[in-house]
Amino acid sequence: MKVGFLGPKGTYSYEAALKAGEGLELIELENIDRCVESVVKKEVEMSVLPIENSTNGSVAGAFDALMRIPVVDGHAAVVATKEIVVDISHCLVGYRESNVVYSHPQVWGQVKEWMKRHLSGVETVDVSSTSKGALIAESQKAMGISSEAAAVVHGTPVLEREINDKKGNQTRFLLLTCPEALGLFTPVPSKKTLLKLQVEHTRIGALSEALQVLSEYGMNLTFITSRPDPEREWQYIHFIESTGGEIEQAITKLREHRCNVCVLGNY
Ligand SMILES: O=C(O)C(=O)C[C@]1(C(=O)O)C=C[C@@H](O)C=C1
Repeated sequence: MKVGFLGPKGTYSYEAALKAGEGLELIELENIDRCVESVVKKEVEMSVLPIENSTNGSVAGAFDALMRIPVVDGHAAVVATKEIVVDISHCLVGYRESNVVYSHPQVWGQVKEWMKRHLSGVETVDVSSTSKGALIAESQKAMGISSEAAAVVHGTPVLEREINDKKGNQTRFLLLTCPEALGLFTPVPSKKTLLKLQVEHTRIGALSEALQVLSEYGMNLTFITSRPDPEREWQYIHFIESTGGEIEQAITKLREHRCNVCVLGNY
Protein backbone atom coordinates (compact mmCIF):
# COMPACT_ATOMS: atom_id res chain seq x y z
CA MET A 1 0.00 0.00 0.00
CA LYS A 2 1.32 3.45 -0.95
CA VAL A 3 1.55 6.15 1.75
CA GLY A 4 2.41 9.72 0.74
CA PHE A 5 4.43 12.03 2.96
CA LEU A 6 5.87 15.54 2.71
CA GLY A 7 9.39 14.92 1.44
CA PRO A 8 12.25 14.62 1.08
CA LYS A 9 13.10 11.70 3.41
CA GLY A 10 14.02 12.94 6.89
CA THR A 11 11.01 15.20 7.46
CA TYR A 12 8.91 14.74 10.58
CA SER A 13 6.16 13.68 8.14
CA TYR A 14 8.43 10.81 7.05
CA GLU A 15 8.69 9.75 10.69
CA ALA A 16 4.88 9.89 10.96
CA ALA A 17 4.55 7.78 7.78
CA LEU A 18 6.91 5.16 9.28
CA LYS A 19 4.49 4.95 12.22
CA ALA A 20 1.47 4.48 9.91
CA GLY A 21 1.86 0.71 9.66
CA GLU A 22 4.00 -2.22 8.51
CA GLY A 23 5.15 -3.02 4.97
CA LEU A 24 4.01 0.26 3.43
CA GLU A 25 5.54 1.85 0.35
CA LEU A 26 6.41 5.44 1.29
CA ILE A 27 6.00 8.01 -1.49
CA GLU A 28 7.66 11.45 -1.35
CA LEU A 29 5.36 14.41 -2.04
CA GLU A 30 6.52 17.96 -2.73
CA ASN A 31 4.16 20.02 -0.56
CA ILE A 32 1.28 19.92 1.93
CA ASP A 33 -1.38 20.41 -0.79
CA ARG A 34 -0.12 17.28 -2.56
CA CYS A 35 -0.54 15.29 0.69
CA VAL A 36 -4.30 15.73 0.28
CA GLU A 37 -4.53 15.89 -3.52
CA SER A 38 -2.61 12.62 -4.05
CA VAL A 39 -5.23 10.73 -2.01
CA VAL A 40 -8.14 12.49 -3.74
CA LYS A 41 -6.63 11.55 -7.11
CA LYS A 42 -5.93 7.99 -5.87
CA GLU A 43 -2.21 8.22 -6.67
CA VAL A 44 -1.63 6.81 -3.16
CA GLU A 45 -3.96 4.89 -0.83
CA MET A 46 -3.03 7.01 2.19
CA SER A 47 -0.98 10.02 3.21
CA VAL A 48 0.10 11.73 6.42
CA LEU A 49 -0.81 15.36 7.04
CA PRO A 50 0.63 17.50 9.88
CA ILE A 51 -2.27 19.41 11.50
CA GLU A 52 -1.11 20.79 14.85
CA ASN A 53 2.05 21.48 16.79
CA SER A 54 1.94 21.59 20.59
CA THR A 55 3.98 24.82 20.70
CA ASN A 56 2.93 26.68 17.56
CA GLY A 57 -0.69 25.58 17.07
CA SER A 58 -2.56 24.54 13.96
CA VAL A 59 -0.87 24.14 10.57
CA ALA A 60 -2.91 26.61 8.48
CA GLY A 61 -1.84 25.14 5.12
CA ALA A 62 -3.05 21.69 6.18
CA PHE A 63 -6.56 22.97 6.93
CA ASP A 64 -6.62 24.93 3.67
CA ALA A 65 -5.80 21.66 1.88
CA LEU A 66 -8.48 19.74 3.84
CA MET A 67 -10.97 22.39 2.69
CA ARG A 68 -10.43 21.31 -0.92
CA ILE A 69 -11.49 17.68 -0.36
CA PRO A 70 -14.54 17.11 -2.60
CA VAL A 71 -17.78 16.54 -0.67
CA VAL A 72 -20.54 14.63 -2.48
CA ASP A 73 -24.02 14.33 -0.89
CA GLY A 74 -22.56 15.37 2.46
CA HIS A 75 -19.76 12.77 2.33
CA ALA A 76 -16.06 13.68 2.08
CA ALA A 77 -14.06 11.88 -0.65
CA VAL A 78 -11.07 11.60 1.71
CA VAL A 79 -11.20 11.00 5.46
CA ALA A 80 -8.79 10.74 8.39
CA THR A 81 -8.56 7.28 9.96
CA LYS A 82 -5.74 7.59 12.44
CA GLU A 83 -3.92 10.20 14.52
CA ILE A 84 -0.13 9.92 14.73
CA VAL A 85 1.89 11.97 17.24
CA VAL A 86 5.58 12.61 16.60
CA ASP A 87 8.13 14.07 19.04
CA ILE A 88 9.76 17.09 17.43
CA SER A 89 13.35 17.85 18.36
CA HIS A 90 14.90 20.47 16.09
CA CYS A 91 18.59 20.82 15.23
CA LEU A 92 20.47 23.74 13.73
CA VAL A 93 22.29 22.22 10.77
CA GLY A 94 24.72 23.46 8.12
CA TYR A 95 27.40 26.14 8.23
CA ARG A 96 27.62 28.80 10.94
CA GLU A 97 29.46 31.34 8.73
CA SER A 98 26.28 31.79 6.67
CA ASN A 99 23.67 34.36 7.68
CA VAL A 100 20.70 32.60 6.11
CA VAL A 101 18.65 29.82 7.69
CA TYR A 102 16.13 27.66 5.78
CA SER A 103 13.20 25.75 7.24
CA HIS A 104 9.48 25.02 7.08
CA PRO A 105 7.38 28.05 8.18
CA GLN A 106 5.77 26.08 11.02
CA VAL A 107 9.21 25.79 12.66
CA TRP A 108 9.95 29.46 13.42
CA GLY A 109 7.36 29.69 16.21
CA GLN A 110 8.89 26.61 17.85
CA VAL A 111 12.43 28.04 18.06
CA LYS A 112 11.67 31.77 18.49
CA GLU A 113 13.42 32.29 21.85
CA TRP A 114 16.43 30.20 20.86
CA MET A 115 16.80 32.15 17.59
CA LYS A 116 16.60 35.45 19.48
CA ARG A 117 19.40 34.36 21.80
CA HIS A 118 21.67 32.60 19.29
CA LEU A 119 20.89 33.66 15.73
CA SER A 120 19.58 37.22 15.92
CA GLY A 121 20.01 39.11 12.67
CA VAL A 122 20.10 36.09 10.37
CA GLU A 123 17.68 35.93 7.47
CA THR A 124 15.01 33.20 7.75
CA VAL A 125 13.75 31.67 4.51
CA ASP A 126 10.63 29.49 4.22
CA VAL A 127 10.95 26.25 2.29
CA SER A 128 8.51 23.38 1.72
CA SER A 129 9.83 21.16 4.54
CA THR A 130 12.50 20.90 7.24
CA SER A 131 14.36 18.22 5.29
CA LYS A 132 14.34 20.48 2.23
CA GLY A 133 15.91 23.12 4.53
CA ALA A 134 18.73 20.71 5.47
CA LEU A 135 19.22 19.84 1.78
CA ILE A 136 19.48 23.51 0.71
CA ALA A 137 21.73 24.28 3.69
CA GLU A 138 24.16 21.64 2.45
CA SER A 139 24.06 22.68 -1.21
CA GLN A 140 24.38 26.42 -0.47
CA LYS A 141 26.65 26.12 2.58
CA ALA A 142 23.94 27.88 4.56
CA MET A 143 22.01 26.88 7.71
CA GLY A 144 18.78 24.96 8.17
CA ILE A 145 16.53 23.78 10.98
CA SER A 146 15.51 20.14 10.74
CA SER A 147 15.58 16.82 12.51
CA GLU A 148 18.89 15.05 13.01
CA ALA A 149 17.59 12.34 10.63
CA ALA A 150 17.26 14.92 7.83
CA ALA A 151 20.84 16.11 8.43
CA VAL A 152 22.04 12.51 8.13
CA VAL A 153 20.05 11.98 4.89
CA HIS A 154 21.65 15.03 3.23
CA GLY A 155 25.08 14.82 4.87
CA THR A 156 24.57 18.23 6.52
CA PRO A 157 26.63 18.84 9.69
CA VAL A 158 24.63 19.19 12.93
CA LEU A 159 25.61 22.43 14.73
CA GLU A 160 23.23 22.32 17.69
CA ARG A 161 20.65 19.82 19.00
CA GLU A 162 17.32 20.31 20.87
CA ILE A 163 16.92 23.98 19.96
CA ASN A 164 13.13 24.03 20.31
CA ASP A 165 11.94 26.45 23.01
CA LYS A 166 9.71 23.88 24.71
CA LYS A 167 10.87 20.42 25.61
CA GLY A 168 8.18 17.86 24.86
CA ASN A 169 7.44 19.61 21.55
CA GLN A 170 5.13 17.39 19.45
CA THR A 171 3.20 17.51 16.17
CA ARG A 172 -0.06 15.68 15.44
CA PHE A 173 -0.56 14.14 12.02
CA LEU A 174 -3.67 12.66 10.43
CA LEU A 175 -3.53 9.55 8.28
CA LEU A 176 -5.80 10.30 5.33
CA THR A 177 -7.44 7.76 3.03
CA CYS A 178 -10.37 7.46 0.65
CA PRO A 179 -13.43 5.77 2.20
CA GLU A 180 -13.28 2.93 -0.39
CA ALA A 181 -9.83 1.94 0.91
CA LEU A 182 -11.07 1.82 4.52
CA GLY A 183 -11.80 -1.91 4.12
CA LEU A 184 -8.05 -2.50 3.80
CA PHE A 185 -7.53 -1.47 7.42
CA THR A 186 -8.10 -3.41 10.58
CA PRO A 187 -10.76 -1.27 12.24
CA VAL A 188 -9.73 0.31 15.54
CA PRO A 189 -12.23 1.92 17.91
CA SER A 190 -12.17 5.63 17.13
CA LYS A 191 -12.02 8.24 19.85
CA LYS A 192 -12.20 11.52 17.94
CA THR A 193 -14.37 12.93 15.14
CA LEU A 194 -13.29 15.76 12.87
CA LEU A 195 -16.07 17.91 11.40
CA LYS A 196 -15.96 20.61 8.75
CA LEU A 197 -18.63 23.18 9.49
CA GLN A 198 -19.97 26.28 7.77
CA VAL A 199 -22.63 28.42 9.42
CA GLU A 200 -24.52 31.47 8.21
CA HIS A 201 -22.51 34.20 9.90
CA THR A 202 -25.11 36.80 8.91
CA ARG A 203 -27.40 35.29 11.58
CA ILE A 204 -26.70 36.27 15.21
CA GLY A 205 -25.60 33.29 17.30
CA ALA A 206 -25.26 30.86 14.37
CA LEU A 207 -21.94 29.42 15.54
CA SER A 208 -22.96 29.33 19.17
CA GLU A 209 -26.16 27.43 18.19
CA ALA A 210 -24.09 24.89 16.27
CA LEU A 211 -21.74 24.36 19.21
CA GLN A 212 -24.79 24.02 21.47
CA VAL A 213 -26.06 21.18 19.25
CA LEU A 214 -22.73 19.36 19.63
CA SER A 215 -22.87 19.66 23.40
CA GLU A 216 -26.56 18.55 23.47
CA TYR A 217 -25.51 15.33 21.72
CA GLY A 218 -22.65 14.71 24.14
CA MET A 219 -19.78 15.68 21.83
CA ASN A 220 -16.90 17.09 23.83
CA LEU A 221 -14.80 19.62 21.86
CA THR A 222 -11.04 18.95 21.90
CA PHE A 223 -9.93 21.36 19.13
CA ILE A 224 -11.36 24.10 16.94
CA THR A 225 -9.73 26.16 14.21
CA SER A 226 -11.16 28.40 11.51
CA ARG A 227 -9.88 29.36 8.06
CA PRO A 228 -11.19 31.94 5.59
CA ASP A 229 -13.77 30.52 3.20
CA PRO A 230 -12.19 30.85 -0.29
CA GLU A 231 -15.64 31.38 -1.83
CA ARG A 232 -17.25 33.83 0.62
CA GLU A 233 -15.40 36.98 1.72
CA TRP A 234 -15.01 37.40 5.50
CA GLN A 235 -16.75 34.09 6.08
CA TYR A 236 -15.07 31.10 7.69
CA ILE A 237 -14.85 27.34 7.57
CA HIS A 238 -14.58 25.78 11.01
CA PHE A 239 -12.78 22.53 11.76
CA ILE A 240 -14.03 20.96 14.96
CA GLU A 241 -12.61 17.91 16.66
CA SER A 242 -14.51 16.22 19.46
CA THR A 243 -14.70 13.03 21.47
CA GLY A 244 -17.74 10.83 22.15
CA GLY A 245 -21.38 11.68 21.60
CA GLU A 246 -24.08 10.82 19.09
CA ILE A 247 -22.46 12.05 15.91
CA GLU A 248 -25.13 11.04 13.36
CA GLN A 249 -27.93 12.65 15.36
CA ALA A 250 -25.87 15.81 15.91
CA ILE A 251 -25.21 16.08 12.16
CA THR A 252 -28.91 15.69 11.31
CA LYS A 253 -29.74 18.45 13.81
CA LEU A 254 -26.99 20.75 12.50
CA ARG A 255 -28.36 20.36 8.96
CA GLU A 256 -31.82 21.30 10.27
CA HIS A 257 -30.13 24.46 11.59
CA ARG A 258 -28.96 25.16 7.99
CA CYS A 259 -25.32 24.32 8.79
CA ASN A 260 -23.21 22.88 6.03
CA VAL A 261 -21.43 20.03 7.81
CA CYS A 262 -19.51 16.88 6.95
CA VAL A 263 -17.36 14.35 8.76
CA LEU A 264 -13.68 14.56 7.80
CA GLY A 265 -12.65 11.57 9.83
CA ASN A 266 -12.90 9.28 12.82
CA TYR A 267 -9.71 8.31 14.60
O1 LIG B 1 8.85 19.84 7.41
C1 LIG B 1 8.62 18.80 8.03
O2 LIG B 1 9.49 18.09 8.53
C2 LIG B 1 7.22 18.38 8.22
O3 LIG B 1 6.94 17.22 8.34
C3 LIG B 1 6.18 19.48 8.32
C4 LIG B 1 6.00 20.04 9.72
C5 LIG B 1 4.68 20.88 9.83
O4 LIG B 1 4.01 21.16 8.85
O5 LIG B 1 4.32 21.22 10.96
C6 LIG B 1 5.89 18.92 10.69
C7 LIG B 1 6.36 19.02 11.95
C8 LIG B 1 7.10 20.21 12.44
O6 LIG B 1 6.21 20.92 13.28
C9 LIG B 1 7.52 21.10 11.34
C10 LIG B 1 7.09 20.95 10.07
